Amino acid sequence: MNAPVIHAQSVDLTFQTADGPVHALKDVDLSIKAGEFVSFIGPSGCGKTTFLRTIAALENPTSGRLSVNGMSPDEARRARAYGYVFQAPGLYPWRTIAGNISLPLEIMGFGKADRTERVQRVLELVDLAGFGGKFPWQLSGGMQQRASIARALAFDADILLMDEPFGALDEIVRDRLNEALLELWRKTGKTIGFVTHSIPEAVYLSTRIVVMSPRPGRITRVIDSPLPAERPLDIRDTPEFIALAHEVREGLREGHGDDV
Ligand SMILES: Nc1ncnc2c1ncn2[C@@H]1O[C@H](COP(=O)(O)OP(=O)(O)OP(=O)(O)O)[C@@H](O)[C@H]1O
Repeated sequence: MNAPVIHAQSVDLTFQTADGPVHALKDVDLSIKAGEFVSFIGPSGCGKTTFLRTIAALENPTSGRLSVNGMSPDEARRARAYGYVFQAPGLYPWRTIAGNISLPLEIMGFGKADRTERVQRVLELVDLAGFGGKFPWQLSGGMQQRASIARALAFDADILLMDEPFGALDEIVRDRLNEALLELWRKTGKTIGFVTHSIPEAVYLSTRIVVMSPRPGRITRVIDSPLPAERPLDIRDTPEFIALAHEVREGLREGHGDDV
């Protein structure tokens, strides 16, 4: 009970490039427990995406240890331990929304009846019931991103890794999706790792906020949120929220003032 779902110990990653080595992650230590909502925030190039990709076995650490559900990231990938949501929805235009959500399930060998039931369930979870037969271009950007979240949820992994999923959306849509994601997290109890550039988004969503700084990319602060799980949008006007946002901003300044 309460064993970490994601456990990083002294994770280092250096990319070898034509211009010389890029030290993307340095001494990253972090434990994430089941059911936590952990956001990664920091200026461009601090290694947020690289760390998420390392958890997802899309990059390999140069040194250090990393486990996901007690397995190596590669074993966890094969065990389908997580769903991954990219910044762009990445839906195939020639497939319907239901067809897009179903695609990974087809590749994984789920039967037709099971696929139909799962697609329906996740469409409801992201509030897109009734849109399964539409094509991506018939949906707004926010709805497309919800469809891509549904696709990541369809095989029911306990972990959801999200790389700036709402970065390209306008603020009103982003607010609505933030509310919807929080609701989904409360309903499903999933463990979520979430990359963002936005202080209010990180503060609104997270149970813990990991502040990172660049050159080399490292964790400079880990902040526990005192906010309750139930968070209406207007919680952002409360003194607790404002104080937490201030603490995150201080953490960002401390790490790398001028870039934030
Ligand atoms: N495949 C790669 N090869 C070489 N360098 C890379 C590669 N991927 C990332 N980097 C470098 O590693 C560093 C960390 O990049 P990363 O994308 O993780 O940062 P980030 O914090 O997610 O930035 P952003 O907020 O702009 O997405 C950057 O200096 C980046 O240029």
